[in-house]
Amino acid sequence: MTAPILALSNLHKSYGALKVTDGVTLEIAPGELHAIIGPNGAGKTTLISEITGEVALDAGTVTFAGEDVTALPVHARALRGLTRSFQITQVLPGFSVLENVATAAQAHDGSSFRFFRSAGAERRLNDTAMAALAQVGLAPRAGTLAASLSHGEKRQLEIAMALVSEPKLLLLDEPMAGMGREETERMVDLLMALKGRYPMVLVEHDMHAVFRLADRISVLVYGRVIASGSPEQVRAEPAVREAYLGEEEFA
Ligand SMILES: Nc1ncnc2c1ncn2[C@@H]1O[C@H](COP(=O)(O)OP(=O)(O)OP(=O)(O)O)[C@@H](O)[C@H]1O
Repeated sequence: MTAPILALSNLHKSYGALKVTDGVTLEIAPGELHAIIGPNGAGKTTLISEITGEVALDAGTVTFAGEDVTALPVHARALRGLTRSFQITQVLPGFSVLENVATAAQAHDGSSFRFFRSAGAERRLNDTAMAALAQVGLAPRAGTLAASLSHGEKRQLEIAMALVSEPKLLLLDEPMAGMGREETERMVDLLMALKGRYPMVLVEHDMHAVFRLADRISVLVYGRVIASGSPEQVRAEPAVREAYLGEEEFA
């Protein structure tokens, strides 16, 4: 078997008496789109934050691209290509779509504090930004102010900003949240197009989207993985049906 891009081993985290992560062990294969689903409060967002380093673990190890990153801070993990998108919105509303992505590319380049940049360097940043915008279908909106984008387009922009950081793994926390049917469809198409090129961990409540996109699904309930496998395996798992009792996707 190929080495996993991400391996979580026996993660534990409690807030007082509340165990939000209770012995989570999970491997993400290179190129895989792995969805994490579970009822509200199951600990999905906390798990993503443990992977990025925003939440410190009580116990367990996070291994990324073969390296134990458990003790590394957020920025050191980000520099290695562990990239989170969504819920941390860094879009600057008063800047154009292109400027937002170019700024993200520049920050990744580490040249944010350089006063004088050559025209060549500027062009390279813009080219990188335009390529990312093309990947997410926002190239025609490059000159538009970010503030005037629709909700769905802002989410697309955030993906473009994540892409210029040269991710080795994309962590997506509820990218479809607050979207209508049409916007959700567009996001599914976008993630489908990125699938295989970037391994992804996707936390999402929209089950139609999850079941269309995921190679594998893990189900988190009270901080524990109660099932993990292909969409078909997970759908057939009695414990999952029980956790989602009454919800149409598992009826
Ligand atoms: N910093 C914190 N201090 C105390 N409790 C916390 C903290 N962060 C999260 N929790 C609790 O941990 C549990 C898991 O929260 P988390 O946001 O990870 O769940 P989730 O599965 O992402 O939920 P949702 O699907 O509603 O977004 C919740 O009960 C939440 O109230």
